[in-house]
Order: sequence, then structure tokens, then C-alpha cells
Amino acid sequence: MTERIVVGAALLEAGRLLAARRSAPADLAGRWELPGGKVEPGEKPEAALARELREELGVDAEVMERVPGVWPLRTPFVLHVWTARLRPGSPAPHPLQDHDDLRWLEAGELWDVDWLDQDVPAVREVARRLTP
Ligand SMILES: Nc1nc2c([nH]c(=O)n2[C@H]2C[C@H](O)[C@@H](COP(=O)(O)OP(=O)(O)OP(=O)(O)O)O2)c(=O)[nH]1
Repeated sequence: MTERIVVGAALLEAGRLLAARRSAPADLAGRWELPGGKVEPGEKPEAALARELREELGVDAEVMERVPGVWPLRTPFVLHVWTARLRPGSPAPHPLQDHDDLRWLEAGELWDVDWLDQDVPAVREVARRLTP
């Protein structure tokens, strides 16, 4: 089966990571994830991620670097993660779509939220970039 890529953002600001709490579907609701979504056919992953961040959070984000790794989600999806930052003048993130809460986490708070199980290895990889 062909893999389908879900792009997730490690949105970073002043050494903090944005975590987003899913509001749907029921089996994922209440758990925390990296904001993002599915790459559409013909779309570049970086463009998909900037689009998802605009739609879901209302932000103007710059997609920076790929965090090495491919993390399996529900078949046929796999998670690819990119670091990102808000462009100057971007609105602050708001949970407009798919989420009902957001938190900026300092390095020491990363494990205070209940990440989706499948996101834990990705967040661990991101954590290496946050820790001084
Ligand atoms: N965005 C995102 N999705 C994740 C993560 N971890 C994880 O298992 N998923 C799952 C949840 C969904 O089944 C799928 C991504 O779907 P989505 O609902 O965010 O995608 P989308 O915005 O493109 O929405 P749609 O096609 O369902 O309308 O991947 C993660 O960290 N970020």
C-alpha cells in the first residue's frame, strides 16, 4: 500500500514547543499532537504544512528543517516532522480547527501533556533540539 504522509510541525518560539489538543475524532480527542495534517496529492510537504498551520491555527509560519525520522501512524499514514517558526507579524496561534487547546511548552514541561502514543518518539526527537 502506498504510504500517505502526514506533516507535523514542531512550531518553536523562544525555546518553547507548541502542543495542540485534538478535538476529534473521538478516539484521538483530548490527546496532544503536533499541529499539521495530510499532504494532498501533488502538494509539497512544506507547502502542506504551512497551509495546515494557517487553516488550523491562523498563523503565518515559516517551515524550517526536517526533523529526521518517519513515524508510523494508522496505516497507510506516516508522520514527517518539520521545525517551523512564526513569521514576523504573524497572528498568535488559536485553536480554529481540529483542536480545542494549545500550550507552549518549555523544555522541562514537554512531558506534562498526554501526547498521542505515536507522537512520543517524534516529540523525543524534537526535545533534543530544545534542550540547551
Ligand atoms: N496533524 C497530526 N495528525 C496526527 C498526528 N499524530 C497522529 O497520529 N495523527 C493522525 C491523526 C489523523 O488520523 C491524521 C492526520 O489527519 P488530520 O485530521 O490532522 O489531517 P487533515 O487536517 O488533512 O484533515 P482531513 O483530511 O481529515 O480533513 O494523522 C500529529 O502529530 N499531527
